[in-house]
Amino acid sequence: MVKVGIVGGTGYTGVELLRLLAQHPEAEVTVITSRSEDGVKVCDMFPNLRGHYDHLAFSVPDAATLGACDVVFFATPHGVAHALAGELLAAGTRVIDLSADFRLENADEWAKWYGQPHGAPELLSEAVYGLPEVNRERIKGARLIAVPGCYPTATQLGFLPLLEKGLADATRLIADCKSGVSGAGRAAKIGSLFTEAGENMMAYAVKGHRHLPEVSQGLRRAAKGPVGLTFVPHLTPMIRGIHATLYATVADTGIDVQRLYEDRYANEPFVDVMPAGSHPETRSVRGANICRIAVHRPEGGDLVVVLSVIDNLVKGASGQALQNMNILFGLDERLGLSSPALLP
Ligand SMILES: NC(=O)C1=CN([C@@H]2O[C@H](COP(=O)(O)OP(=O)(O)OC[C@H]3O[C@@H](n4cnc5c(N)ncnc54)[C@H](OP(=O)(O)O)[C@@H]3O)[C@@H](O)[C@H]2O)C=CC1
Ligand SMILES: CC(=O)N[C@@H](CCC(=O)OP(=O)(O)O)C(=O)O
Repeated sequence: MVKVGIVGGTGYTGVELLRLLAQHPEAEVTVITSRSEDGVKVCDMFPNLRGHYDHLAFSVPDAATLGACDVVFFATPHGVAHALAGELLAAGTRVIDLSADFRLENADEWAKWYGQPHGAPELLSEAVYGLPEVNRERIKGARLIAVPGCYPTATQLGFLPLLEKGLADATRLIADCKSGVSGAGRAAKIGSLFTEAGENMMAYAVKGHRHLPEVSQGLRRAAKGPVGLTFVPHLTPMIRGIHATLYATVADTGIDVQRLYEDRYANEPFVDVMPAGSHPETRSVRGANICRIAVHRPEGGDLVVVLSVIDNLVKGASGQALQNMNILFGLDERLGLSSPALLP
């Protein structure tokens, strides 16, 4: 059994990890942290988990206790993994970070977008960006994995097939993205109140969202050249879900984009290219570790429109983190991740 620790077990991505790991036959959660709920039993806090973690209680994060785990997930705000990852790696524990702490290669760029100095620049060279559809081989031998953000997962998976083959104008890409409210985390914020977010829709961070450098970094690598991306996120009155509508201009209007996407993701267990003419909706992935993609070529133009849909907490965070753990430990990549989506 893989011994698992979770730092930040009371947040939305932490409890989602618990939900997924409850069905994992080869992993056991041995440590779960929360500073505010120290001593409280997990199943008293989260009744959906009753019958699964009856003896597990939250504890204050402590490097010695966490260092006894085989792997530790950080489901914490930015900066927390910076402070603890080095000590855990030295103890031989693998680290899978769901925050953005190790996603950007450049520490100065991270500091600019996250508004604080990078706390562990010495670890950046060994961090592996945990997008299995791109980095599966590197993930296998990694000690430190940076799990992609939710918008970056949907956006990169949607654009990659076109950019890798040099078929789209990489300097004029548009990502029009919508998120459910759980994407903002569980902490109380005015913008997440039912009265503010319900029956409402709002673009935000239009001048520049912190996921822009992360997505651009991945797309540059795919395109092997400069990238120009306009990325506008929106908050929508859903609990879970990311819906990315992606626009790319193609030079060759004769390419079979449906075939291109089907071939690119043919062997990917968690990317589903929909049949031609389909329209995925966010509820079609709710609770499942799937990125569902539909490709369209509107008549007469040179635009390709890609719809890329994920559950922000599953393929957009905790599911993808678990997918990384499976790859890292040489397990079947689908363990704990094979249940179909909820509907409605
Ligand atoms: N929500 C989403 O859809 C996605 C989130 N992410 C990223 O995953 C991470 C977690 O997000 P989410 O679950 O939404 O966050 P939440 O705000 O819901 O939860 C944060 C958790 O971290 C703990 N925590 C907070 N501060 C510290 C600290 N200084 N030291 C140790 N523990 C701390 C909290 O518990 P306590 O304060 O009791 O210790 C809590 O359990 C974030 O970096 C987020 O950006 C990534 C993809 C998607
Ligand atoms: C709706 C909402 O507020 N979403 C979050 C993104 C959540 C996420 O995935 O971001 P990180 O993992 O990079 O923190 C936001 O826009 O800040």
